[in-house]
Amino acid sequence: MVKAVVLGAAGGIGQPLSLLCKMSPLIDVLSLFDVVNSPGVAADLSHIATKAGDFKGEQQETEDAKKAALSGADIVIIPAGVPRKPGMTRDDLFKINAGIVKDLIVACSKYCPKAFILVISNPVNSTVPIAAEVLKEAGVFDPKRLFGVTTLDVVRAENFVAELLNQKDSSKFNIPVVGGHSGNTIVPLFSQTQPSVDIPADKLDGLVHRVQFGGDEVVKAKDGAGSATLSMAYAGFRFAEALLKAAKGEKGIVEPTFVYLPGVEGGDAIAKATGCDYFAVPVELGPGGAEKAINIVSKANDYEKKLLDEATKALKTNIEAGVNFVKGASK
Ligand SMILES: NC(=O)C1=CN([C@@H]2O[C@H](COP(=O)(O)OP(=O)(O)OC[C@H]3O[C@@H](n4cnc5c(N)ncnc54)[C@H](O)[C@@H]3O)[C@@H](O)[C@H]2O)C=CC1
Ligand SMILES: O=C([O-])CC(=O)C(=O)O
Repeated sequence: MVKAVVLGAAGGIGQPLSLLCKMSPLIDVLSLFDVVNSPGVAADLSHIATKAGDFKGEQQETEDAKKAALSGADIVIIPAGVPRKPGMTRDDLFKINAGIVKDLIVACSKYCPKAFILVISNPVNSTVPIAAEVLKEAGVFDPKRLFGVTTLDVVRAENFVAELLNQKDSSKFNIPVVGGHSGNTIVPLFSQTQPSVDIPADKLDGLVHRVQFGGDEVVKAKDGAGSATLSMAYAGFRFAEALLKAAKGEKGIVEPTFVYLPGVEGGDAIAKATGCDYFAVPVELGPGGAEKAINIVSKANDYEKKLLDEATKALKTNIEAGVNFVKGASK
């Protein structure tokens, strides 16, 4: 019996993500929580007859509602919080989203301390360290079970490469994207693409920039109505599904994700090489969650090493902001 919870279920990402969860044969019970309109979303989805039944939308911001939503959860996916508007960076969201994520993780630490937690809320580079610090303070932190969802960067990289090479099917490309999830902290390692690809030298800078700033394309096109929601729901579900399959025992599943490196096998060497405790790297998933971090960073070519240098500088500041948000508050 697998129980999945979506926190922020009535939002732009939350609704299509909840629909994908409702359609998944890997999920038996789906629980939706938001501070607005989640009973409506739940009622709507309940008319679809699929396996993920027995679910309810909890709305009030009360302890009882959070307890009902989260108790017994195996996987919690969190797209709660505000999205960007044109002219904003993801870091501009910290002021509001840091507190939202902190409160929701406090509830997870009480009601489902062993669940896999997937953080989508931005800025991921800081909200994941916030989540880790909250779980540490509660004495229930398992680094193998906490993930920052960076799959949209992978999805974009795969799709943009397919587009550039005039290939219709992006699913045949496997492109690791490492680092963080904002601007120049996002580092696509095209040299590690499987199967290998030849990217024309005069197109490389533009391609890297497009992956790093792909979110801006959507923010601009939506013109004040938010950021990526549908592609994010797809990406979030792709990662959740991979994790649930691995949890059931399927072998060989590897996905890039933003994790606390010192707590994952193989992560120490990457933390040492990058100077960052949190980093997105390809991770082998298994029944316990993040079983092994794969050190693909050490294989970066000279061009990618420069990108990594820039990424780690910015990432360290973002990580520190997240850690201090929780540690500062508890002093
Ligand atoms: N990791 C990634 O790759 C991506 C992350 N995002 C981020 O995801 C977040 C959500 O984006 P959207 O769905 O477009 O925003 P949205 O505003 O459409 O939806 C957010 C939902 O969160 C709810 N919410 C706010 N406070 C809450 C709380 N305390 N508890 C439960 N629910 C709460 C709101 O009521 C709303 O329904 C943003 O921070 C955005 O930047 C967006 C795209 C990609
Ligand atoms: O750009 C944003 O603010 C939303 C996001 O994280 C993305 O689309 O990658």
